[in-house]
Amino acid sequence: MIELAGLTKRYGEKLAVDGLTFAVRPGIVTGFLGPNGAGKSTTMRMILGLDHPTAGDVRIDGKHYDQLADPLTYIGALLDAKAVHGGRSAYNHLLCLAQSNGIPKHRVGEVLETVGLTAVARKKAKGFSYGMGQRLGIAAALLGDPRILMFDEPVNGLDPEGIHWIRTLMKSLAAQGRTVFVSSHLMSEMALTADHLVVIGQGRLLADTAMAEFIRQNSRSYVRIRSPQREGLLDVLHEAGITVVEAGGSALEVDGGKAEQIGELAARHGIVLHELSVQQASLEEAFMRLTAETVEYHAQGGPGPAPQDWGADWKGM
Ligand SMILES: Nc1ncnc2c1ncn2[C@@H]1O[C@H](COP(=O)(O)OP(=O)(O)OP(=O)(O)O)[C@@H](O)[C@H]1O
Repeated sequence: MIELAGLTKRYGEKLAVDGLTFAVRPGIVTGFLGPNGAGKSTTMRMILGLDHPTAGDVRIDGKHYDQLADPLTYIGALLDAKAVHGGRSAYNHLLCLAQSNGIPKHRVGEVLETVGLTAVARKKAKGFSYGMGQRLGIAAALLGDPRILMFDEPVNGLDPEGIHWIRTLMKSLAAQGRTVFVSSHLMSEMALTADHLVVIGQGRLLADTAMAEFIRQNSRSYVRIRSPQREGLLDVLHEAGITVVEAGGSALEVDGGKAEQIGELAARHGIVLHELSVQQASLEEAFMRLTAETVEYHAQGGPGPAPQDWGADWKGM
């Protein structure tokens, strides 16, 4: 378990992490989400004792990182896959790590096997592709057989096969009862991987919730309708007590899954429909709305959808 209590980091004027309090629990994959610059890497660096908090506290199984006797056997991390001595072979890189951390030599062969690098184990790491570098970084994280694993943006720059492999690996590590904490700025990727979500923006906690709950609250479904007899249709729907919202162009929207009811009403009143489709708002959209106010660097064209209809659950968290 990783526990953060009021964790804060200031770089000069910049408050990179602002009073974060949450726990990362074993047996599940916890996704750590936030837009670029939200403070995810800084938080992870503080968990590993690589940066000192300005205020607050972070503990790994009740201890500070520097109090752990053999840290790699408690927590393994992939922070920067490029942090490898390129002149060394994958095998020698892992062997050096094992020897300097009191980890038995046989673990080197085991983790190379796990990440699928056995065939290239004697090749120099500088000739590795980006994906192979990521796998080597993950092998290093697994070396001490730790109960806690932390990955910073592990799927960045990977091809679909690599992404699928990492997703499966994280789930299996969690299924073994380990604590798995993984950062990303992609909601769509996390929706497929994580059981629990911690969302931050500008260093502050925005949400700490089960993925199923996030999906339940945010995967709004609605019916999109277009008709050349728009006014007639509006009257019919109004009479039936169905609330309609004007969408862009000539389209109308109705919340919930009322497509059959609307189709039958239109038929009964002889109203022609050009479209009657059930739509699902994406989780990516929900994530962007949640974090829109806190995004630091906007692309041209504005910050995207303004935060709206967020329930009280999201505010003041
Ligand atoms: N060493 C540093 N000195 C000054 N400012 C820093 C330093 N490290 C991070 N920051 C600032 O702190 C904020 C949080 O950065 P951080 O890298 O933790 O965000 P992130 O969520 O990991 O972003 P990304 O998804 O882009 O990696 C940013 O505004 C960043 O510019």
